[in-house]
Amino acid sequence: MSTAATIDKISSIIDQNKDALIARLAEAVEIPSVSGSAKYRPQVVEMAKWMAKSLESIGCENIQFKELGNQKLDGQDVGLPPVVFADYKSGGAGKKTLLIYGHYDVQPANKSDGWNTEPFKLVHDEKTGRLYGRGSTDDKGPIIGWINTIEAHRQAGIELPVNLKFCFEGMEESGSVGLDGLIENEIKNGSFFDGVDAACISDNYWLGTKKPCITHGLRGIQYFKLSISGPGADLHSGLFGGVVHEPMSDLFQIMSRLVTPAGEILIPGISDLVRPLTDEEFNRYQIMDFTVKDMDDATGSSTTIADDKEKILMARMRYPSLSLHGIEGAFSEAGTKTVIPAKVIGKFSLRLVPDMTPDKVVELVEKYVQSEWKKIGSKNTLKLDAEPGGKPWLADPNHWNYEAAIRATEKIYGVKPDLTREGGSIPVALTIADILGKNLLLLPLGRADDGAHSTNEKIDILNYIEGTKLLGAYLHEVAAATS
Ligand SMILES: NCC(=O)N[C@@H](Cc1c[nH]cn1)C(=O)O
Ligand SMILES: [Zn+2]
Ligand SMILES: [Zn+2]
Repeated sequence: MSTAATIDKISSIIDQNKDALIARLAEAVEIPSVSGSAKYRPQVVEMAKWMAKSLESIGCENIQFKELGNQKLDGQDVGLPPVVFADYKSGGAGKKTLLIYGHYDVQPANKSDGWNTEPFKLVHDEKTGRLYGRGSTDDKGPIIGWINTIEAHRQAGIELPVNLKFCFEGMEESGSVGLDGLIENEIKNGSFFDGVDAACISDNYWLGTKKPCITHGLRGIQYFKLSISGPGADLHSGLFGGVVHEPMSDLFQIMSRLVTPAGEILIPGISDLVRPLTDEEFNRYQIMDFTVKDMDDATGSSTTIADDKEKILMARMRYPSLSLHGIEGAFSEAGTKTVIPAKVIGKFSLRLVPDMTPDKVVELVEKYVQSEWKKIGSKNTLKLDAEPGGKPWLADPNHWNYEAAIRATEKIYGVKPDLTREGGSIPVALTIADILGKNLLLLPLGRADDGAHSTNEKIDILNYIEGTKLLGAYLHEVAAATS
């Protein structure tokens, strides 16, 4: 059978399976595998077991739970969720082997954050054809896409044209703790990753809502927790306001000196680390199929700092950013409690681009925060903690891996995909590319307006189903491009 006919056959089975594939995603969304909170750790482990069972049901072998030890979280000593390894061995000699990475953990979600539906229940909106639920697009939908496509191959009696090695982690949303060490150890001891020819990750989004893309770069991340404490307990502001240095006022001072409302990072030395822009790179932003409206649709507002396409794209893809995320310990409920919080922890992170490294960024941020703290002259105590960082990643798209993904996208969606860089971070990307030394490709399923990490996260049924077909088509195009 020709590659095109095979892809058509698999695609029609995926269409027939649609309801069952939605039910499979619903099962996964119901497990609240939130990695960032100790209270949900048992559910993250339950999700690892769900993944293992699903991989077994489609014929995967050598399924292993790789334990990573413990971590301190929310003041408790908790076990890290296992990394799930599995092989899908396809018969026949000379086939390429692809490493597929994804994550089965999710960001936190509470209905009270502003969700219209229960976040851990997949809700099918018949009118819009959307599936709402935490993890639907980040990253449960995409990783289940791999399971769906293998199942369709087995039902069609068509052998997979490549071998697959799966690596699914449960800590991606919390800094991928332990994963780099595990991969390095595996490589040193020569086992699971032997024979990998290239890698693919499906864990990012189209630039807009209509046109698919293929991604060859990611920003890195360095997350900080800045704690300021003073009074022995929360105080009455009527009795102690104006009397003591207030941790929250101190924190606001420091946080407001990190970044301007126009997004300019105020930490000296950061911009010197950014690789200069070339004419050739600028041209890539000019030809990207993208409008300011696409960004407005994705944010649900007209709040972009820049008003032209290239500046918006570069802000997302090739420049660093600093975001303020929240304050632990601050009064945040309804009402007018007149408290002076005794201890507050400000959370902020920087997205890193070539040639920034987490170590250098930590050094610059520490130096700057300490010097600003001295200027404030508070008697409170400041402590700055840096979380494990993730480096940026940039790949050469002139490779059969990209050629195959472009062809597969053309087959399924009928358009040539844009070649993009993503503003988000997947800490393991650089490890796969550098330590494994293999070409890595990002093949997104979801759209820009999916609301990953946000309230009302969704995946369109079209993206889930066509995306499942795309993953299958990609495997066949890899075989065609390398034979
Ligand atoms: N889909 C990838 C993703 O969302 N990655 C996270 C990674 C992260 C979260 N906290 C620390 N790293 C991201 O925010 O980019
Ligand atoms: Zn993700
Ligand atoms: Zn995420």
